[in-house]
Amino acid sequence: MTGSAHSGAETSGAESSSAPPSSAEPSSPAPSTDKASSAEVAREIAIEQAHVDLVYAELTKAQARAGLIEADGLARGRTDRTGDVRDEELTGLFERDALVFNAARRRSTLDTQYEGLVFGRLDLDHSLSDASRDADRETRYIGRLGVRDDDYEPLVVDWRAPAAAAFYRATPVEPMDVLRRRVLRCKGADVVGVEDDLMVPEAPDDLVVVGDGALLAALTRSRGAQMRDIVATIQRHQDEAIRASARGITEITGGPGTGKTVVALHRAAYLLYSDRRRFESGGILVVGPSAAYTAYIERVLPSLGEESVTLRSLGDVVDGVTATRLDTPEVAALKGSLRIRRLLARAAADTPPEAPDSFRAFVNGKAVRVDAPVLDRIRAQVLRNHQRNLSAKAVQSALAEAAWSSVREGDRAEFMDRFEDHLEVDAFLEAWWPQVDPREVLLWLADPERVRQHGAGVLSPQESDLFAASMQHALEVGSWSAADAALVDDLAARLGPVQDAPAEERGFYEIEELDDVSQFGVAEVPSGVDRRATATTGSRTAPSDPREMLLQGRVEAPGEYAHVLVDEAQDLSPMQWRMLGRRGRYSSWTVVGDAAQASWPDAVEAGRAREEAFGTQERRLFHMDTNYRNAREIFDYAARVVRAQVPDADIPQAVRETGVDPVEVAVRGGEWLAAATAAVETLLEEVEGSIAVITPSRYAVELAELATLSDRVGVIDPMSTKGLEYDATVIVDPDEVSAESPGGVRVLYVALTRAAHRMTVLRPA
Ligand SMILES: Nc1ncnc2c1ncn2[C@@H]1O[C@H](COP(=O)(O)OP(=O)(O)OP(=O)(O)O)[C@@H](O)[C@H]1O
Repeated sequence: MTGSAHSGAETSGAESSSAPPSSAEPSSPAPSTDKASSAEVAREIAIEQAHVDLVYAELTKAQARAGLIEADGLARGRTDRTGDVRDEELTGLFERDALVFNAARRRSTLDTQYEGLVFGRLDLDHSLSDASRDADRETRYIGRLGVRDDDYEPLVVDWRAPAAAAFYRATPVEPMDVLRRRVLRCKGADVVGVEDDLMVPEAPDDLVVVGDGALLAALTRSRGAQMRDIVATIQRHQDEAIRASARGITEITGGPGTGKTVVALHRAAYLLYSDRRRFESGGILVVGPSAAYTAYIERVLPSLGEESVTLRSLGDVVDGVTATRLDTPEVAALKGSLRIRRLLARAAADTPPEAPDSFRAFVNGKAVRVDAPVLDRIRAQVLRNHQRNLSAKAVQSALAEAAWSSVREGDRAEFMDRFEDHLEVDAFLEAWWPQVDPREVLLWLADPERVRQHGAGVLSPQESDLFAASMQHALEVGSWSAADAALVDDLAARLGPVQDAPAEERGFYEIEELDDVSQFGVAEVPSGVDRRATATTGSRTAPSDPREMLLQGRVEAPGEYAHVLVDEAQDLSPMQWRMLGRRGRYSSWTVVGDAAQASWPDAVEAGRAREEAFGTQERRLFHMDTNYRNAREIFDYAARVVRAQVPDADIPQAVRETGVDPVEVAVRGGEWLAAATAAVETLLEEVEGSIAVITPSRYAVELAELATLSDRVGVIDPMSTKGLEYDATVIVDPDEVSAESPGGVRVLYVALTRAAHRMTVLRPA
């Protein structure tokens, strides 16, 4: 039978897998055929196996050739990032060899880690689009990589090639010459099943049609710890977003579970394929909300044969800052809003704690004195024209001028010469105007006095104290919060890059003596400790002092990318938009989000910062309206909750039914642990994959032990579930989930839309 009829407990509601799921697409007539017998299925599998064997045989030959090529030293084209060969760099190879060479090198990774190198087949009849022609049949296989045989005939077409487009775009209404679309299910090199969709009302006699539809099969299976690619079942409307122009801003919007993330990731793979030179050398940056999210999606691009994408969570975008925690919503809101820039600007222009407030010395026999007001003036003047870390020379001359003004006796030139070489001047500048690491400046703001002073007119006294307390907390625990990364980035842009101290010139005799002391069994030890150098480059062993932990690594100037892909964009604070904007000044963007799931309270301010990051580039919008994740029963429940408070929420249509409604449990007497344990135990019986207990912070400690029930169970806070999904969830005290977050019901909506198959909701009785 065709994919339009499904058997089993789970059924497809709104659409058949043979029809494109978008409601924008016309619904298709359901072609009817007889169900294939098991003998026919076995025969079809054997046919496909024969082709897959051919592909693997070609790859084995190619692998041998690749070995020879490498032995010949022809692998000059290896890129250091992926170890792969760039096609265009392999001038000594025929294109076929280059393609196959790549394929051979990637094959082992793809085979061992992912499903099916070859996953699709199209049976085409080119006379369909041209009635004047006789039947003109072609069989085309689609896979993760392109492979050709010795005669340069394609054995497999890369899923991103134009010749593969019909695999994703053909519908019974617009068949694009496709008679039958077949998805091959493989385990390594073995074909274990096939699923067909017929694009014409009647299958020609020689085409057997098998299976219940690949899409439903994919949606019904249980969820593991990581997202899978959807390369075999991309739907037409998704394909349009994936293959959209690489230029400008591509926005992908849609409600929960509509495939926005997975589509965006396939788009990244497509961009690399369509313009490898531009996107591999320029780089693609993929940014998501949390480290849990990046861990969840990190396999998708490698499974598509692409390794050269930079994947970062928002707290991890700035080199030298690795955020491991979230601030309270109140503090995060403060740190994310643009007014914090005034505080940072003032802090960046300040002197370090314990810097001297006046300069005194004897220069050229004269007592020189520069007092605080003059020093302040110098500071302001220099910073008007220079970034602080690049202004050592300017500040030194300004100080020399001020010193001369305080003396005005004798020869000016001689005074200036002496001043420049004066050891006390060096020592003073080292203390008063050192190179400053942006992270250190942020840590200066652990001092409540300093924050109140710089925050005057910008932050209320309470807000100032809250900010200072959060920096004190960082100093106590030795870790940054996600919101801190954008602040460090802002400060780095103000201060300029930290300059390395010039290497000390060594005298001739020293070089003779010191070079290669190791031959005498002596390890060379630096004679003086450069405080900044140790702070920024980090020590070899992991530091245990919290301050050193915060200052590990080095804050580099932001890398610029050819393409920036932002997921869960509705949650970015204005400061985070600015942080990404610095990395995407010359890039095109793919931006993915759903306003109804927003946890950032000020959408207007974030919108402005986002517009600034994008500039005036052309825009295109793709809207996804089919929910592939949640069973309809679960999504209906979630939709009711969000609609009550967000009437304009973008509500998609769920395509799958389980016949099982979410279970509501009234918890008496605060027995949350007992109730959650019972719920998890039931769900462990009901689903095969992952289960999340999503709890507000109030019960987090009490419920943590649930994770010991099974390695399939995790306990997680609502915010951290952004972008993730599970087979089943237990939602603890939904009203408290809304109450504890400034995102309110929107964050609850996120929590309620994480489960694919089962959901239990615990409420106080
Ligand atoms: N064409 C498809 N074939 C198979 N599975 C699909 C397809 N499209 C989406 N899915 C699955 O649907 C689920 C939801 O996708 P995804 O996480 O990308 O949605 P999302 O719109 O980003 O969700 P949210 O906004 O809730 O985070 C995933 O398991 C994904 O693999």
